[in-house]
Amino acid sequence: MRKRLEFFFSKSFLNQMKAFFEQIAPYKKIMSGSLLLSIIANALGLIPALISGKIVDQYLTGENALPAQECENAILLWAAALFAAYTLSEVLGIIQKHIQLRFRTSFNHSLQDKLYRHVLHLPLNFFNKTKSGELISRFTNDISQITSLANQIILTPANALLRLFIILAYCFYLSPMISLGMILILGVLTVLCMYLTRKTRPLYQEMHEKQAVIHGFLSEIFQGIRTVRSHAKEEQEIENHSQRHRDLNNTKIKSNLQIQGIHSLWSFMHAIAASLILAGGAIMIIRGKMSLGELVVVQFFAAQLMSPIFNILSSISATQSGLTCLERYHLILEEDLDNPPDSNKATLNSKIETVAIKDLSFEYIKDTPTLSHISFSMERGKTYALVGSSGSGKSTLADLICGFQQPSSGQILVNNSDIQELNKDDYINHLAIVHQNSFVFDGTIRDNIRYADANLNDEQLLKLCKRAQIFDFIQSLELGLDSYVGENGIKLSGGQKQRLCLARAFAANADLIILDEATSHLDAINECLIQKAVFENKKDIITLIIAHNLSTIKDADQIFVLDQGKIVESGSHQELIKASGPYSSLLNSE
Ligand SMILES: Nc1ncnc2c1ncn2[C@@H]1O[C@H](COP(=O)(O)OP(=O)(O)OP(=O)(O)O)[C@@H](O)[C@H]1O
Repeated sequence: MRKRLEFFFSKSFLNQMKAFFEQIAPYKKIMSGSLLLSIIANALGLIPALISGKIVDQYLTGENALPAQECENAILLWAAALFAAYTLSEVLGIIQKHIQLRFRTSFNHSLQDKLYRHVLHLPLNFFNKTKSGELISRFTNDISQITSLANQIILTPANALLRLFIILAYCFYLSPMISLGMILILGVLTVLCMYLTRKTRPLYQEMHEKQAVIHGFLSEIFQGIRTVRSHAKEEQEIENHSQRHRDLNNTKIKSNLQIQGIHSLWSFMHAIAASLILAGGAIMIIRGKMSLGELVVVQFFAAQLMSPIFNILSSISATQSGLTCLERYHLILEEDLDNPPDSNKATLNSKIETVAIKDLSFEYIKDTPTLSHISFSMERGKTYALVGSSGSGKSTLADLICGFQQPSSGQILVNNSDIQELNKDDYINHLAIVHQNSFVFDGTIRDNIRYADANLNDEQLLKLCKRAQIFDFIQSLELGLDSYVGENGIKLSGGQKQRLCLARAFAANADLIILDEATSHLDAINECLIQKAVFENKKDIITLIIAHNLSTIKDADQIFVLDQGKIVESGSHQELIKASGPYSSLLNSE
Protein backbone atom coordinates (compact mmCIF):
# COMPACT_ATOMS: atom_id res chain seq x y z
CA MET A 1 0.00 0.00 0.00
CA ARG A 2 2.77 2.39 0.99
CA LYS A 3 4.62 1.49 -2.19
CA ARG A 4 1.51 2.26 -4.21
CA LEU A 5 1.14 5.65 -2.58
CA GLU A 6 4.87 6.24 -3.01
CA PHE A 7 4.43 5.48 -6.69
CA PHE A 8 1.70 8.10 -7.03
CA PHE A 9 3.80 10.73 -5.28
CA SER A 10 7.11 9.72 -6.85
CA LYS A 11 9.01 12.06 -9.14
CA SER A 12 8.81 9.53 -11.92
CA PHE A 13 5.00 9.37 -11.62
CA LEU A 14 4.69 13.15 -11.58
CA ASN A 15 7.02 13.45 -14.57
CA GLN A 16 5.06 10.83 -16.45
CA MET A 17 1.79 12.60 -15.66
CA LYS A 18 3.32 15.88 -16.80
CA ALA A 19 4.44 14.21 -20.01
CA PHE A 20 0.99 12.75 -20.48
CA PHE A 21 -0.79 16.06 -19.98
CA GLU A 22 1.60 17.65 -22.45
CA GLN A 23 0.64 14.98 -24.98
CA ILE A 24 -3.08 15.60 -24.59
CA ALA A 25 -2.81 19.39 -24.35
CA PRO A 26 -3.91 19.86 -28.00
CA TYR A 27 -7.11 17.93 -27.18
CA LYS A 28 -8.12 20.15 -24.23
CA LYS A 29 -11.40 21.27 -25.81
CA ILE A 30 -12.56 17.89 -27.00
CA MET A 31 -11.65 16.35 -23.63
CA SER A 32 -13.50 19.04 -21.66
CA GLY A 33 -16.60 18.57 -23.85
CA SER A 34 -16.44 14.84 -23.38
CA LEU A 35 -15.96 15.18 -19.62
CA LEU A 36 -18.89 17.59 -19.25
CA LEU A 37 -21.21 15.36 -21.28
CA SER A 38 -20.26 12.25 -19.39
CA ILE A 39 -20.76 13.99 -16.03
CA ILE A 40 -24.23 15.22 -17.06
CA ALA A 41 -25.16 11.80 -18.51
CA ASN A 42 -23.99 10.13 -15.31
CA ALA A 43 -25.87 12.51 -13.04
CA LEU A 44 -29.02 12.07 -15.13
CA GLY A 45 -28.60 8.31 -14.71
CA LEU A 46 -29.31 8.71 -11.00
CA ILE A 47 -32.60 10.57 -11.47
CA PRO A 48 -34.74 7.45 -12.23
CA ALA A 49 -33.93 6.12 -8.74
CA LEU A 50 -35.18 9.33 -7.12
CA ILE A 51 -38.34 9.26 -9.26
CA SER A 52 -38.98 5.60 -8.34
CA GLY A 53 -38.66 6.48 -4.64
CA LYS A 54 -41.05 9.38 -5.07
CA ILE A 55 -43.65 7.22 -6.87
CA VAL A 56 -43.48 4.59 -4.12
CA ASP A 57 -43.82 7.11 -1.31
CA GLN A 58 -46.38 9.41 -2.82
CA TYR A 59 -48.64 7.10 -4.73
CA LEU A 60 -48.14 3.50 -3.72
CA THR A 61 -47.89 3.40 0.05
CA GLY A 62 -51.22 3.59 1.93
CA GLU A 63 -50.15 6.51 4.09
CA ASN A 64 -49.61 8.93 1.22
CA ALA A 65 -52.17 7.43 -1.14
CA LEU A 66 -54.22 9.92 -3.22
CA PRO A 67 -57.42 9.18 -5.21
CA ALA A 68 -56.75 6.39 -7.77
CA GLN A 69 -57.26 8.47 -10.93
CA GLU A 70 -55.03 11.28 -9.64
CA CYS A 71 -52.37 8.72 -8.71
CA GLU A 72 -52.43 7.07 -12.12
CA ASN A 73 -52.13 10.40 -13.95
CA ALA A 74 -49.28 11.54 -11.73
CA ILE A 75 -47.52 8.17 -12.06
CA LEU A 76 -47.76 8.42 -15.84
CA LEU A 77 -46.26 11.90 -15.68
CA TRP A 78 -43.43 10.71 -13.46
CA ALA A 79 -42.92 7.70 -15.73
CA ALA A 80 -42.61 10.10 -18.67
CA ALA A 81 -40.05 12.15 -16.70
CA LEU A 82 -38.18 8.94 -15.85
CA PHE A 83 -38.19 7.94 -19.52
CA ALA A 84 -36.99 11.44 -20.51
CA ALA A 85 -34.15 11.28 -17.96
CA TYR A 86 -33.11 7.83 -19.18
CA THR A 87 -33.31 8.86 -22.82
CA LEU A 88 -31.42 12.11 -22.29
CA SER A 89 -28.77 10.28 -20.30
CA GLU A 90 -28.44 7.67 -23.05
CA VAL A 91 -28.36 10.26 -25.86
CA LEU A 92 -25.71 12.31 -24.06
CA GLY A 93 -23.84 9.07 -23.40
CA ILE A 94 -23.88 8.20 -27.11
CA ILE A 95 -22.67 11.69 -28.09
CA GLN A 96 -19.96 11.52 -25.41
CA LYS A 97 -18.80 8.10 -26.65
CA HIS A 98 -18.65 9.41 -30.19
CA ILE A 99 -16.56 12.41 -29.10
CA GLN A 100 -14.39 10.10 -27.04
CA LEU A 101 -13.87 7.80 -30.02
CA ARG A 102 -12.82 10.74 -32.16
CA PHE A 103 -10.42 11.83 -29.47
CA ARG A 104 -9.01 8.31 -29.08
CA THR A 105 -8.47 7.80 -32.80
CA SER A 106 -6.83 11.15 -33.38
CA PHE A 107 -4.72 10.90 -30.19
CA ASN A 108 -3.63 7.40 -31.21
CA HIS A 109 -2.81 8.68 -34.69
CA SER A 110 -0.68 11.53 -33.36
CA LEU A 111 1.21 9.19 -31.00
CA GLN A 112 1.86 6.81 -33.90
CA ASP A 113 3.04 9.61 -36.17
CA LYS A 114 5.35 11.09 -33.55
CA LEU A 115 6.96 7.73 -32.76
CA TYR A 116 7.24 6.71 -36.40
CA ARG A 117 8.85 10.02 -37.38
CA HIS A 118 11.34 9.64 -34.54
CA VAL A 119 12.14 5.99 -35.18
CA LEU A 120 12.78 6.57 -38.88
CA HIS A 121 15.42 9.15 -37.97
CA LEU A 122 17.17 7.05 -35.32
CA PRO A 123 20.75 5.89 -35.88
CA LEU A 124 21.18 2.39 -37.31
CA ASN A 125 22.67 1.30 -33.97
CA PHE A 126 19.22 1.57 -32.44
CA PHE A 127 17.94 -1.06 -34.87
CA ASN A 128 20.95 -3.27 -34.10
CA LYS A 129 19.89 -3.42 -30.47
CA THR A 130 16.08 -3.53 -30.91
CA LYS A 131 14.14 -6.41 -32.43
CA SER A 132 11.70 -5.22 -35.07
CA GLY A 133 8.82 -7.24 -33.58
CA GLU A 134 9.39 -5.63 -30.18
CA LEU A 135 9.36 -2.24 -31.84
CA ILE A 136 6.06 -3.06 -33.55
CA SER A 137 4.69 -3.99 -30.14
CA ARG A 138 5.45 -0.44 -28.98
CA PHE A 139 3.42 0.87 -31.90
CA THR A 140 0.46 -1.40 -31.28
CA ASN A 141 0.12 -2.51 -27.67
CA ASP A 142 1.85 0.38 -25.88
CA ILE A 143 0.22 3.16 -27.88
CA SER A 144 -3.20 1.59 -27.44
CA GLN A 145 -2.68 1.59 -23.66
CA ILE A 146 -1.46 5.18 -23.66
CA THR A 147 -4.57 6.16 -25.61
CA SER A 148 -6.74 4.62 -22.89
CA LEU A 149 -4.93 6.65 -20.22
CA ALA A 150 -7.10 9.72 -20.83
CA ASN A 151 -10.14 7.69 -19.78
CA GLN A 152 -8.36 6.17 -16.84
CA ILE A 153 -6.83 9.36 -15.52
CA ILE A 154 -9.61 11.84 -16.22
CA LEU A 155 -13.02 10.55 -17.24
CA THR A 156 -13.41 7.44 -15.08
CA PRO A 157 -12.27 9.00 -11.78
CA ALA A 158 -14.21 12.24 -12.41
CA ASN A 159 -17.44 10.36 -13.07
CA ALA A 160 -16.88 7.90 -10.29
CA LEU A 161 -16.15 10.61 -7.73
CA LEU A 162 -19.20 12.59 -8.79
CA ARG A 163 -21.46 9.55 -8.42
CA LEU A 164 -19.90 8.70 -5.12
CA PHE A 165 -20.40 12.21 -3.83
CA ILE A 166 -24.09 12.41 -4.89
CA ILE A 167 -24.92 8.95 -3.56
CA LEU A 168 -23.16 9.39 -0.22
CA ALA A 169 -24.64 12.86 0.25
CA TYR A 170 -28.15 11.52 -0.36
CA CYS A 171 -27.62 8.55 1.95
CA PHE A 172 -26.16 10.82 4.60
CA TYR A 173 -29.22 13.07 4.35
CA LEU A 174 -31.49 10.04 4.88
CA SER A 175 -29.45 8.24 7.49
CA PRO A 176 -25.93 9.06 8.65
CA MET A 177 -25.78 5.53 10.08
CA ILE A 178 -26.39 3.85 6.73
CA SER A 179 -23.93 6.10 4.93
CA LEU A 180 -21.28 5.51 7.59
CA GLY A 181 -21.87 1.76 7.21
CA MET A 182 -21.47 2.14 3.46
CA ILE A 183 -18.26 4.14 3.88
CA LEU A 184 -16.92 1.47 6.23
CA ILE A 185 -17.66 -1.38 3.82
CA LEU A 186 -16.25 0.60 0.92
CA GLY A 187 -13.13 1.47 2.91
CA VAL A 188 -12.39 -2.18 3.72
CA LEU A 189 -13.08 -3.17 0.16
CA THR A 190 -10.86 -0.43 -1.26
CA VAL A 191 -7.89 -1.40 0.92
CA LEU A 192 -8.28 -5.08 -0.01
CA CYS A 193 -8.58 -4.36 -3.70
CA MET A 194 -5.63 -1.97 -3.69
CA TYR A 195 -3.55 -4.68 -2.07
CA LEU A 196 -4.59 -7.22 -4.68
CA THR A 197 -4.23 -4.92 -7.68
CA ARG A 198 -0.72 -4.01 -6.54
CA LYS A 199 0.17 -7.66 -7.05
CA THR A 200 -1.48 -7.70 -10.45
CA ARG A 201 0.50 -4.79 -11.88
CA PRO A 202 3.91 -6.50 -12.21
CA LEU A 203 2.11 -9.42 -13.84
CA TYR A 204 0.60 -7.06 -16.39
CA GLN A 205 4.03 -5.59 -17.09
CA GLU A 206 5.47 -9.07 -17.45
CA MET A 207 2.63 -9.96 -19.82
CA HIS A 208 3.38 -6.96 -22.06
CA GLU A 209 7.09 -7.75 -22.10
CA LYS A 210 6.45 -11.38 -23.00
CA GLN A 211 4.00 -10.39 -25.70
CA ALA A 212 6.59 -8.03 -27.20
CA VAL A 213 9.22 -10.80 -27.14
CA ILE A 214 6.82 -13.14 -28.97
CA HIS A 215 6.24 -10.46 -31.62
CA GLY A 216 10.02 -10.08 -31.92
CA PHE A 217 10.56 -13.78 -32.49
CA LEU A 218 7.65 -14.11 -34.91
CA SER A 219 8.97 -11.33 -37.10
CA GLU A 220 12.48 -12.84 -36.99
CA ILE A 221 11.26 -16.31 -37.93
CA PHE A 222 9.14 -15.05 -40.82
CA GLN A 223 12.13 -13.09 -42.14
CA GLY A 224 14.41 -16.08 -41.74
CA ILE A 225 11.91 -18.68 -42.97
CA ARG A 226 14.32 -19.98 -45.62
CA THR A 227 16.98 -20.64 -43.01
CA VAL A 228 14.44 -22.35 -40.78
CA ARG A 229 13.33 -24.54 -43.69
CA SER A 230 16.84 -25.27 -44.89
CA HIS A 231 17.75 -26.57 -41.45
CA ALA A 232 14.41 -28.38 -41.08
CA LYS A 233 13.85 -26.53 -37.82
CA GLU A 234 10.08 -25.99 -38.28
CA GLU A 235 9.12 -28.34 -35.45
CA GLN A 236 11.76 -26.85 -33.15
CA GLU A 237 10.52 -23.32 -33.88
CA ILE A 238 6.89 -24.43 -33.35
CA GLU A 239 7.90 -25.87 -29.99
CA ASN A 240 9.84 -22.68 -29.08
CA HIS A 241 6.81 -20.58 -30.01
CA SER A 242 4.55 -22.86 -28.05
CA GLN A 243 6.86 -22.68 -25.04
CA ARG A 244 6.86 -18.87 -25.15
CA HIS A 245 3.07 -18.91 -25.33
CA ARG A 246 2.83 -21.36 -22.44
CA ASP A 247 4.99 -18.97 -20.48
CA LEU A 248 2.80 -16.01 -21.47
CA ASN A 249 -0.36 -17.98 -20.68
CA ASN A 250 0.92 -18.81 -17.19
CA THR A 251 1.37 -15.10 -16.53
CA LYS A 252 -2.07 -14.38 -18.03
CA ILE A 253 -3.71 -17.05 -15.88
CA LYS A 254 -1.96 -15.78 -12.74
CA SER A 255 -3.10 -12.20 -13.36
CA ASN A 256 -6.62 -13.31 -14.34
CA LEU A 257 -6.89 -15.39 -11.18
CA GLN A 258 -6.05 -12.31 -9.18
CA ILE A 259 -8.56 -10.25 -11.10
CA GLN A 260 -11.19 -12.94 -10.59
CA GLY A 261 -10.33 -12.89 -6.89
CA ILE A 262 -10.93 -9.15 -6.82
CA HIS A 263 -14.25 -9.60 -8.64
CA SER A 264 -15.37 -12.35 -6.26
CA LEU A 265 -14.40 -10.26 -3.27
CA TRP A 266 -16.30 -7.42 -4.77
CA SER A 267 -19.45 -9.53 -5.29
CA PHE A 268 -19.16 -10.90 -1.78
CA MET A 269 -18.91 -7.46 -0.24
CA HIS A 270 -21.71 -6.31 -2.47
CA ALA A 271 -23.95 -9.08 -1.14
CA ILE A 272 -23.06 -8.11 2.45
CA ALA A 273 -23.78 -4.45 1.73
CA ALA A 274 -27.12 -5.26 0.05
CA SER A 275 -28.22 -7.47 2.98
CA LEU A 276 -27.18 -4.85 5.52
CA ILE A 277 -28.99 -2.10 3.67
CA LEU A 278 -32.13 -4.19 3.33
CA ALA A 279 -32.10 -5.21 7.00
CA GLY A 280 -31.11 -1.73 8.27
CA GLY A 281 -33.58 -0.02 5.97
CA ALA A 282 -36.46 -2.34 6.93
CA ILE A 283 -35.74 -1.79 10.64
CA MET A 284 -35.69 1.97 10.08
CA ILE A 285 -39.01 1.81 8.22
CA ILE A 286 -40.56 -0.16 11.11
CA ARG A 287 -39.23 2.43 13.54
CA GLY A 288 -40.64 5.17 11.32
CA LYS A 289 -37.27 6.68 10.53
CA MET A 290 -37.33 5.98 6.81
CA SER A 291 -39.98 5.61 4.12
CA LEU A 292 -40.30 2.68 1.71
CA GLY A 293 -39.53 4.99 -1.20
CA GLU A 294 -36.32 6.10 0.47
CA LEU A 295 -35.28 2.46 0.94
CA VAL A 296 -35.92 1.87 -2.77
CA VAL A 297 -33.62 4.82 -3.59
CA VAL A 298 -30.93 3.72 -1.12
CA GLN A 299 -30.95 0.18 -2.53
CA PHE A 300 -30.68 1.45 -6.05
CA PHE A 301 -27.89 3.83 -5.07
CA ALA A 302 -26.04 1.14 -3.13
CA ALA A 303 -25.94 -0.94 -6.30
CA GLN A 304 -24.65 2.12 -8.17
CA LEU A 305 -22.10 2.87 -5.48
CA MET A 306 -20.06 -0.24 -6.09
CA SER A 307 -19.29 0.44 -9.72
CA PRO A 308 -17.66 3.90 -9.24
CA ILE A 309 -15.28 2.54 -6.61
CA PHE A 310 -14.51 -0.48 -8.72
CA ASN A 311 -13.93 1.80 -11.72
CA ILE A 312 -11.52 3.98 -9.73
CA LEU A 313 -9.58 0.96 -8.53
CA SER A 314 -9.45 -0.62 -11.98
CA SER A 315 -8.37 2.66 -13.47
CA ILE A 316 -5.60 3.02 -10.88
CA SER A 317 -4.18 -0.33 -11.89
CA ALA A 318 -4.71 0.34 -15.63
CA THR A 319 -3.15 3.78 -15.16
CA GLN A 320 0.00 2.24 -13.77
CA SER A 321 0.19 -0.17 -16.67
CA GLY A 322 -0.54 2.68 -19.14
CA LEU A 323 2.14 4.86 -17.56
CA THR A 324 4.65 2.04 -17.92
CA CYS A 325 3.81 2.00 -21.63
CA LEU A 326 4.13 5.80 -21.74
CA GLU A 327 7.54 5.53 -20.11
CA ARG A 328 8.67 3.00 -22.73
CA TYR A 329 7.26 5.25 -25.46
CA HIS A 330 9.27 8.18 -24.09
CA LEU A 331 12.41 6.08 -23.79
CA ILE A 332 12.35 5.67 -27.56
CA LEU A 333 11.60 9.36 -28.08
CA GLU A 334 14.58 10.19 -25.86
CA GLU A 335 16.96 8.24 -28.10
CA ASP A 336 19.19 10.75 -29.87
CA LEU A 337 18.29 11.34 -33.47
CA ASP A 338 20.73 10.68 -36.23
CA ASN A 339 19.66 13.75 -38.08
CA PRO A 340 17.30 15.99 -36.16
CA PRO A 341 14.76 17.26 -38.71
CA ASP A 342 14.99 20.78 -37.33
CA SER A 343 18.78 20.93 -37.53
CA ASN A 344 20.10 24.05 -39.17
CA LYS A 345 23.10 22.29 -40.60
CA ALA A 346 24.62 23.34 -43.89
CA THR A 347 23.51 21.84 -47.18
CA LEU A 348 25.74 20.84 -50.06
CA ASN A 349 25.17 23.44 -52.71
CA SER A 350 27.09 21.72 -55.46
CA LYS A 351 28.01 18.24 -56.61
CA ILE A 352 30.42 16.25 -54.49
CA GLU A 353 33.91 17.01 -55.79
CA THR A 354 36.01 15.38 -53.11
CA VAL A 355 35.67 13.01 -50.19
CA ALA A 356 38.60 13.04 -47.78
CA ILE A 357 38.83 10.60 -44.91
CA LYS A 358 41.15 11.88 -42.21
CA ASP A 359 42.62 9.68 -39.50
CA LEU A 360 39.30 7.94 -38.98
CA SER A 361 38.82 5.32 -36.29
CA PHE A 362 35.66 3.51 -35.30
CA GLU A 363 34.57 0.93 -32.76
CA TYR A 364 31.25 -0.88 -32.31
CA ILE A 365 32.37 -2.13 -28.91
CA LYS A 366 34.34 0.10 -26.58
CA ASP A 367 38.12 -0.40 -26.82
CA THR A 368 37.75 -2.87 -29.71
CA PRO A 369 38.62 -0.88 -32.83
CA THR A 370 36.94 -2.00 -36.03
CA LEU A 371 38.71 0.69 -38.08
CA SER A 372 41.97 2.41 -37.09
CA HIS A 373 43.49 5.62 -38.43
CA ILE A 374 42.07 5.40 -41.95
CA SER A 375 43.09 8.21 -44.28
CA PHE A 376 42.51 8.53 -48.02
CA SER A 377 40.71 10.78 -50.44
CA MET A 378 38.55 10.40 -53.52
CA GLU A 379 37.67 12.85 -56.26
CA ARG A 380 34.97 13.27 -58.85
CA GLY A 381 35.33 11.34 -62.10
CA LYS A 382 37.33 8.51 -60.57
CA THR A 383 36.59 4.98 -59.46
CA TYR A 384 37.93 3.56 -56.22
CA ALA A 385 37.92 0.08 -54.79
CA LEU A 386 38.05 -1.22 -51.27
CA VAL A 387 39.26 -4.79 -50.90
CA GLY A 388 40.27 -6.99 -48.01
CA SER A 389 39.44 -10.15 -46.18
CA SER A 390 36.01 -10.77 -44.69
CA GLY A 391 35.47 -8.76 -41.51
CA SER A 392 38.28 -6.31 -42.28
CA GLY A 393 35.82 -3.37 -42.01
CA LYS A 394 34.87 -2.52 -45.61
CA SER A 395 31.08 -2.28 -45.09
CA THR A 396 31.61 -0.40 -41.85
CA LEU A 397 33.70 2.17 -43.71
CA ALA A 398 30.96 2.47 -46.36
CA ASP A 399 28.38 3.04 -43.59
CA LEU A 400 30.59 5.73 -42.08
CA ILE A 401 30.98 7.49 -45.42
CA CYS A 402 27.17 7.47 -45.77
CA GLY A 403 26.85 8.91 -42.27
CA PHE A 404 24.97 5.83 -40.98
CA GLN A 405 27.53 5.55 -38.19
CA GLN A 406 29.60 8.23 -36.50
CA PRO A 407 33.40 7.94 -36.29
CA SER A 408 34.88 7.43 -32.83
CA SER A 409 37.61 9.85 -33.94
CA GLY A 410 38.76 11.51 -37.15
CA GLN A 411 36.73 13.12 -39.90
CA ILE A 412 35.08 12.55 -43.23
CA LEU A 413 35.25 15.73 -45.29
CA VAL A 414 33.01 16.22 -48.29
CA ASN A 415 33.97 19.24 -50.38
CA ASN A 416 36.06 20.19 -47.31
CA SER A 417 33.05 20.13 -44.96
CA ASP A 418 32.84 17.58 -42.18
CA ILE A 419 29.77 15.41 -42.86
CA GLN A 420 28.83 15.76 -39.17
CA GLU A 421 28.26 19.44 -39.91
CA LEU A 422 26.14 18.77 -42.97
CA ASN A 423 22.42 18.27 -43.09
CA LYS A 424 22.31 14.50 -43.44
CA ASP A 425 19.07 14.35 -45.44
CA ASP A 426 20.60 16.67 -47.97
CA TYR A 427 23.93 14.82 -47.95
CA ILE A 428 22.29 11.44 -48.40
CA ASN A 429 20.48 12.77 -51.46
CA HIS A 430 23.89 13.05 -53.10
CA LEU A 431 24.65 9.37 -52.44
CA ALA A 432 23.52 5.96 -53.58
CA ILE A 433 24.55 2.72 -51.95
CA VAL A 434 23.83 -0.84 -53.01
CA HIS A 435 24.51 -3.60 -50.52
CA GLN A 436 24.99 -7.26 -51.17
CA ASN A 437 21.58 -7.91 -49.59
CA SER A 438 19.82 -4.73 -50.58
CA PHE A 439 16.16 -4.52 -49.76
CA VAL A 440 13.32 -4.33 -52.23
CA PHE A 441 9.81 -3.32 -51.25
CA ASP A 442 6.68 -5.34 -51.77
CA GLY A 443 5.43 -3.52 -54.84
CA THR A 444 6.04 -3.43 -58.57
CA ILE A 445 9.38 -3.13 -60.29
CA ARG A 446 8.32 0.38 -61.27
CA ASP A 447 7.55 1.29 -57.60
CA ASN A 448 10.93 0.01 -56.51
CA ILE A 449 12.97 1.99 -59.01
CA ARG A 450 10.86 5.10 -58.57
CA TYR A 451 11.52 4.95 -54.83
CA ALA A 452 14.70 6.87 -55.69
CA ASP A 453 12.94 9.37 -57.93
CA ALA A 454 9.17 9.45 -58.19
CA ASN A 455 9.26 11.61 -61.33
CA LEU A 456 10.90 9.10 -63.64
CA ASN A 457 8.89 8.21 -66.74
CA ASP A 458 8.81 4.78 -68.37
CA GLU A 459 11.40 5.68 -70.96
CA GLN A 460 13.86 6.80 -68.27
CA LEU A 461 13.04 3.73 -66.17
CA LEU A 462 13.80 1.35 -69.02
CA LYS A 463 17.05 3.17 -69.74
CA LEU A 464 18.10 2.63 -66.12
CA CYS A 465 17.06 -1.01 -66.38
CA LYS A 466 19.30 -1.43 -69.42
CA ARG A 467 22.21 0.09 -67.50
CA ALA A 468 21.58 -2.31 -64.62
CA GLN A 469 21.29 -5.27 -67.03
CA ILE A 470 17.75 -6.08 -65.94
CA PHE A 471 15.96 -4.83 -69.06
CA ASP A 472 15.73 -8.23 -70.79
CA PHE A 473 14.31 -9.84 -67.69
CA ILE A 474 11.65 -7.13 -67.33
CA GLN A 475 10.74 -7.44 -71.01
CA SER A 476 10.23 -11.16 -70.51
CA LEU A 477 7.62 -10.53 -67.82
CA GLU A 478 3.98 -10.38 -68.86
CA LEU A 479 3.40 -7.21 -66.81
CA GLY A 480 6.84 -5.69 -67.41
CA LEU A 481 7.52 -2.81 -65.05
CA ASP A 482 4.16 -3.48 -63.39
CA SER A 483 5.18 -6.94 -62.17
CA TYR A 484 5.01 -7.46 -58.43
CA VAL A 485 8.23 -8.56 -56.74
CA GLY A 486 6.74 -9.89 -53.47
CA GLU A 487 7.87 -9.20 -49.92
CA ASN A 488 11.58 -8.40 -49.97
CA GLY A 489 11.65 -9.49 -53.62
CA ILE A 490 10.70 -13.09 -52.89
CA LYS A 491 9.62 -13.52 -56.53
CA LEU A 492 13.06 -12.53 -57.83
CA SER A 493 16.34 -14.40 -57.93
CA GLY A 494 19.25 -13.02 -55.88
CA GLY A 495 20.87 -11.62 -59.05
CA GLN A 496 17.62 -10.06 -60.32
CA LYS A 497 17.10 -8.43 -56.95
CA GLN A 498 20.64 -7.02 -57.01
CA ARG A 499 20.15 -5.64 -60.50
CA LEU A 500 16.83 -4.06 -59.48
CA CYS A 501 18.65 -2.41 -56.56
CA LEU A 502 21.35 -1.22 -58.95
CA ALA A 503 18.71 0.31 -61.23
CA ARG A 504 17.25 2.07 -58.18
CA ALA A 505 20.70 3.32 -57.18
CA PHE A 506 21.36 4.61 -60.71
CA ALA A 507 17.93 6.33 -60.57
CA ALA A 508 19.09 8.37 -57.58
CA ASN A 509 21.42 10.24 -59.92
CA ALA A 510 23.96 10.39 -57.12
CA ASP A 511 27.36 12.11 -57.02
CA LEU A 512 28.87 9.33 -54.93
CA ILE A 513 27.86 5.75 -55.59
CA ILE A 514 28.95 2.93 -53.30
CA LEU A 515 28.60 -0.63 -54.54
CA ASP A 516 29.15 -2.95 -51.60
CA GLU A 517 29.40 -6.44 -53.09
CA ALA A 518 26.54 -5.23 -55.27
CA THR A 519 27.13 -7.75 -58.03
CA SER A 520 28.09 -10.75 -55.92
CA HIS A 521 24.98 -12.75 -56.88
CA LEU A 522 25.42 -12.18 -60.60
CA ASP A 523 26.78 -14.54 -63.20
CA ALA A 524 30.15 -13.62 -64.71
CA ILE A 525 28.65 -12.19 -67.93
CA ASN A 526 26.16 -9.91 -66.18
CA GLU A 527 28.75 -8.88 -63.60
CA CYS A 528 31.14 -7.92 -66.37
CA LEU A 529 28.42 -5.96 -68.21
CA ILE A 530 27.52 -4.05 -65.07
CA GLN A 531 31.15 -3.26 -64.30
CA LYS A 532 31.43 -1.93 -67.84
CA ALA A 533 28.36 0.27 -67.30
CA VAL A 534 29.75 1.53 -64.00
CA PHE A 535 33.11 2.45 -65.47
CA GLU A 536 31.50 4.05 -68.52
CA ASN A 537 29.38 6.31 -66.33
CA LYS A 538 32.12 7.34 -63.96
CA LYS A 539 32.83 10.77 -65.50
CA ASP A 540 30.61 12.88 -63.26
CA ILE A 541 30.61 10.86 -60.12
CA ILE A 542 32.78 9.22 -57.51
CA THR A 543 32.39 5.46 -57.54
CA LEU A 544 33.51 3.31 -54.64
CA ILE A 545 33.37 -0.43 -55.22
CA ILE A 546 33.74 -2.99 -52.46
CA ALA A 547 34.43 -6.40 -53.90
CA HIS A 548 35.86 -9.78 -53.12
CA ASN A 549 36.12 -10.68 -56.79
CA LEU A 550 39.25 -8.67 -57.65
CA SER A 551 38.80 -9.08 -61.39
CA THR A 552 35.83 -6.67 -61.15
CA ILE A 553 37.90 -3.80 -59.77
CA LYS A 554 41.15 -4.04 -61.67
CA ASP A 555 40.23 -0.96 -63.74
CA ALA A 556 39.70 1.19 -60.62
CA ASP A 557 41.84 4.33 -60.46
CA GLN A 558 42.89 3.50 -56.96
CA ILE A 559 42.51 0.41 -54.82
CA PHE A 560 42.69 0.46 -51.00
CA VAL A 561 43.53 -2.77 -49.24
CA LEU A 562 42.04 -3.10 -45.79
CA ASP A 563 43.30 -5.56 -43.22
CA GLN A 564 41.97 -5.75 -39.66
CA GLY A 565 40.59 -2.25 -39.86
CA LYS A 566 43.73 -0.62 -41.29
CA ILE A 567 44.66 0.42 -44.80
CA VAL A 568 47.75 -1.63 -45.47
CA GLU A 569 48.27 -0.82 -49.12
CA SER A 570 46.93 1.40 -51.91
CA GLY A 571 47.54 2.01 -55.60
CA SER A 572 46.37 0.92 -59.03
CA HIS A 573 45.99 -2.77 -59.91
CA GLN A 574 49.31 -2.77 -61.75
CA GLU A 575 51.16 -0.92 -58.98
CA LEU A 576 49.83 -3.28 -56.34
CA ILE A 577 50.77 -6.36 -58.33
CA LYS A 578 54.27 -4.98 -58.72
CA ALA A 579 54.48 -4.34 -54.99
CA SER A 580 53.79 -8.06 -54.33
CA GLY A 581 52.17 -7.17 -51.02
CA PRO A 582 48.80 -8.01 -49.41
CA TYR A 583 46.89 -7.27 -52.64
CA SER A 584 48.95 -9.83 -54.55
CA SER A 585 48.31 -12.33 -51.78
CA LEU A 586 44.55 -11.72 -52.05
CA LEU A 587 44.77 -12.10 -55.82
CA ASN A 588 46.69 -15.33 -55.54
CA SER A 589 44.26 -16.74 -53.00
CA GLU A 590 41.26 -16.27 -55.37
N1 LIG B 1 26.47 -3.84 -35.86
C1 LIG B 1 27.62 -4.37 -35.46
N2 LIG B 1 27.87 -4.47 -34.14
C2 LIG B 1 29.04 -4.98 -33.71
N3 LIG B 1 30.01 -5.40 -34.52
C3 LIG B 1 29.81 -5.33 -35.85
C4 LIG B 1 28.60 -4.82 -36.39
N4 LIG B 1 28.69 -4.87 -37.73
C5 LIG B 1 29.89 -5.38 -38.02
N5 LIG B 1 30.57 -5.67 -36.91
C6 LIG B 1 31.94 -6.19 -36.81
O1 LIG B 1 32.81 -5.28 -37.45
C7 LIG B 1 33.79 -5.94 -38.19
C8 LIG B 1 33.82 -5.40 -39.62
O2 LIG B 1 32.61 -5.79 -40.25
P1 LIG B 1 32.28 -5.35 -41.75
O3 LIG B 1 30.94 -5.83 -42.08
O4 LIG B 1 32.58 -3.93 -41.89
O5 LIG B 1 33.39 -6.20 -42.53
P2 LIG B 1 33.54 -6.42 -44.10
O6 LIG B 1 34.97 -6.19 -44.41
O7 LIG B 1 32.54 -5.63 -44.85
O8 LIG B 1 33.19 -7.98 -44.19
P3 LIG B 1 32.60 -8.79 -45.43
O9 LIG B 1 33.60 -8.72 -46.53
O10 LIG B 1 32.47 -10.16 -44.88
O11 LIG B 1 31.29 -8.18 -45.79
C9 LIG B 1 33.48 -7.41 -38.10
O12 LIG B 1 34.36 -7.97 -37.15
C10 LIG B 1 32.07 -7.48 -37.58
O13 LIG B 1 31.90 -8.58 -36.74
